[in-house]
Amino acid sequence: MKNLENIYLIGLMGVGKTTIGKQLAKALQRPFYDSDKFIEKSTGVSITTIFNYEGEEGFRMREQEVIAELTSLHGIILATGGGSILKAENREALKQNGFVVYLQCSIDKILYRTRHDTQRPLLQTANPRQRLQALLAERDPLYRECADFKIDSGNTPGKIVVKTILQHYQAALDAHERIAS
Ligand SMILES: Nc1ncnc2c1ncn2[C@@H]1O[C@H](COP(=O)(O)OP(=O)(O)OP(=O)(O)O)[C@@H](O)[C@H]1O
Ligand SMILES: O=C(O)C1=C[C@@H](O)[C@@H](O)[C@H](O)C1
Ligand SMILES: [Mg+2]
Repeated sequence: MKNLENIYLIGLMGVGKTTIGKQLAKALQRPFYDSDKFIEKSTGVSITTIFNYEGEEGFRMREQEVIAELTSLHGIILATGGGSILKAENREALKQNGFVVYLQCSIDKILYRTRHDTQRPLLQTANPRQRLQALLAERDPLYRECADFKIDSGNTPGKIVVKTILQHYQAALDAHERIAS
């Protein structure tokens, strides 16, 4: 049976995975991890630098190792990198080991939230809107494949997003317990 002891946040860049993840961790008094930050800490360089030296493929290999490591932990909240669901191995690890929440947000809102950002290499392009549209078209089915719960995080205040996720998480835990007993 699926293990629900962790909560994993998935979704495109700028949807709020890090922001909401930290708040969930605080509410549940659990450790918070961010796979992007974990990679930066363990390599000592920024994600942008990894993309520059090793390309996206090099970054994806590092990301896969980190997702495997972090999904083996117990009782954590994890904000994943926006593209972590691209690898089937990561999707399986996320689906097996936690309650997966897909944060959804319009492209307009993501563009607004990331307008001053230079640390998201995939958005450093002449047409970030087109890039985000292409990423969403490719990834939306993969996010959906993994998700136990989807929520709009674009037009909803963070506090409400957190509260709603907690309610659905508790309901999933209760259902899980009923099936197990
Ligand atoms: N519910 C919300 N309402 C308003 N602003 C928000 C909300 N959630 C996040 N934000 C803002 O949106 C921006 C992006 O959020 P955040 O960094 O958490 O996204 P992310 O999904 O972790 O992005 P990435 O995948 O690039 O790490 C931040 O400036 C954050 O303050
Ligand atoms: O959407 C993506 O592919 C990415 C999202 C960020 O979280 C980082 O993992 C990196 O910038 C790549
Ligand atoms: Mg983040």
